[in-house]
Amino acid sequence: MGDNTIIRFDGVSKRYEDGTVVLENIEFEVERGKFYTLLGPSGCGKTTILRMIAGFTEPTGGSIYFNGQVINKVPANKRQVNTVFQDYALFPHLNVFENVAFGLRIKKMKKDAVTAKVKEALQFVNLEGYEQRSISEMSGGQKQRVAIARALVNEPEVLLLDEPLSALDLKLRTEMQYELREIQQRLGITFIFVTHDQEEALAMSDEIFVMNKGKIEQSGTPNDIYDEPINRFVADFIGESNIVPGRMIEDFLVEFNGKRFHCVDQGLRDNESIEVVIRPEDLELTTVEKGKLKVRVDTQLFRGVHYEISCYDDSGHEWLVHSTRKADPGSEIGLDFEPEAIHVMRFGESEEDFDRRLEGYEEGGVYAG
Ligand SMILES: Nc1ncnc2c1ncn2[C@@H]1O[C@H](COP(=O)(O)OP(=O)(O)OP(=O)(O)O)[C@@H](O)[C@H]1O
Repeated sequence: MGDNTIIRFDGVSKRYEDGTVVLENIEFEVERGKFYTLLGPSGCGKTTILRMIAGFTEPTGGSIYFNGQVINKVPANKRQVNTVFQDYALFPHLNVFENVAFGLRIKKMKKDAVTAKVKEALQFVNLEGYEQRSISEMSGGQKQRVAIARALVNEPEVLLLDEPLSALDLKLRTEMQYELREIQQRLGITFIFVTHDQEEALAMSDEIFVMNKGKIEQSGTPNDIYDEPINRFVADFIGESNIVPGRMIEDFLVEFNGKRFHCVDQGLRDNESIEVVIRPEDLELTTVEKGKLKVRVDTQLFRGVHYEISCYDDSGHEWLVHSTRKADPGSEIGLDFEPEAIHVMRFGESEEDFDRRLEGYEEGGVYAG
């Protein structure tokens, strides 16, 4: 475990009394001062992980370490952790000041110190002057900030945020994404953020854990996960993807759509069945003659920054293209792509093997043309 590690999950699992297994053998490390996101569909176990870190629920197997100590049985109020909940869980009958002061009063902190700390926390989230306002007079974004101030006033080492932006409209949500990221960087403490929104996760995080059905499918930086998804689930969950079945002929040569293409992948078995991912923005529109794939344009939607073009190949497989150029529905066109745009995914590959394989690419050089 590195010096900078603050939290470690070692083979953690959670089984409820009714037999439901919610988490299975979860392993990860969280470093001090970084922004982490747990990303996955509803019910995959994200909140359960947060609740375990906060001390609201205990694992049924494995150990949770905090600063090197096992904390499985440490009560919530003895942990250096605070949570910002989805519905903020503010006290509606108390004003802003008293909401933020609540934790300090419980700790029996002196009055002057409480006033100073609350003031500082409210300044931090740009709410100075709102002390006497009632919670019911605050907007969604302001309530959000009160909830953050209330958590920060306790000076936690780790702040847990459970879908804190989901109640906000799109514009405010985007603003708060910037603000949260900025608060985290100014404070330099660890944030663990839960969301099922992939764009939010990509925009805010240093590290993302992509979860599915009680397991972590892949962990890495937003770039790693977007550019090199480990499997179909991750490729599909993180943005739109074209995923087709294929075969690895040999190192640097892959077959799909009945044709062979140069790629940068190596270290797989010759003739191994695989799946290929190509991101819509990595496909270029060209003429049928110049294209590596021949497709017929079906629909075209204007998305502001690009057109989203849906095409079909001869076998009826859909290809999505993001392009700043237009394509006429009904026309036959070609699609071109670079060898680097092809990402080869093995079936059932573990994260360890996957990481090792990709490291090999960097060391072993790439297909040279
Ligand atoms: N007390 C309980 N007894 C049995 N099953 C439970 C209990 N609490 C939660 N679960 C189940 O655990 C699974 C994971 O729940 P969890 O809240 O961690 O998921 P999540 O990924 O946070 O989902 P969401 O995004 O919807 O909040 C769900 O299938 C849920 O039904």
